[in-house]
Amino acid sequence: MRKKIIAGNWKMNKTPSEAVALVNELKPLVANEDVDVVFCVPAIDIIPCMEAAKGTNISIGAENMYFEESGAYTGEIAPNMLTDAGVKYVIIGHSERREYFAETDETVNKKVLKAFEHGLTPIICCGETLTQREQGITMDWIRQQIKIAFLNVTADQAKEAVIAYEPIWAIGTGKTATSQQAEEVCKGIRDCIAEIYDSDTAQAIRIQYGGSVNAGNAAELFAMEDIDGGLVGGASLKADFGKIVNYNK
Ligand SMILES: O=C(CO)COP(=O)(O)O
Repeated sequence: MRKKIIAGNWKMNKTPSEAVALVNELKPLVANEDVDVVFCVPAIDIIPCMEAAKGTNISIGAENMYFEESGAYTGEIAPNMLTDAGVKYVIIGHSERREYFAETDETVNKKVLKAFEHGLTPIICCGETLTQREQGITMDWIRQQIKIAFLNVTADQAKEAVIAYEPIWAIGTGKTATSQQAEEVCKGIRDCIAEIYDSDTAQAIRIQYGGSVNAGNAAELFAMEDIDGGLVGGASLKADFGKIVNYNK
């Protein structure tokens, strides 16, 4: 049985002092030992949030990292900077990074390989646009994203990875995918992993759904066979995130 993983993606929100205040507000609300709880926060907030989350069930994660060890890459964050700060999870390939910051399937693959090299667990994002869905090429598109992201990743590494299926048309729009739509794609992703590796790996990997997850739809989504939790944007910045984490109570 796969343990659920529910991660907040704070995106570009919360100053360090606001971030500490939010961790302190949420920590009594997100105590659920049945779930891996992750707050992925802006780089500048990682260390103060790590301190504030000490002794709780909350893992503090990153929203991005670069694929080189160090060097002349102004503004970037190296993987060893994250591990030195105690980070375990890092979001890679979010659609907003693909849209605004020239992230590609190829750079996602480089970052995934580098993350594993440093013992980090990547949360690898994929998802289609509304046009691609309307054209009926959703799975073609996502299978391509998955196959490139996992190039040269071993089966043992893949078993530890997390994939986040986030239909772009559902991100920040309030238009959540139906649980049937989300399950269909997450099952398709799991089938793709089985093709790349084997059924054991496909059954072990955890697949989240993201895109307007809220306290009202989390339980139905997370009950689906191939959905192992969520990657939550806007709702993770509010006390309601506790209801999402405690979806099973
Ligand atoms: O992008 C997302 C999480 O990574 C989803 O954001 P929303 O939950 O605000 O739709």
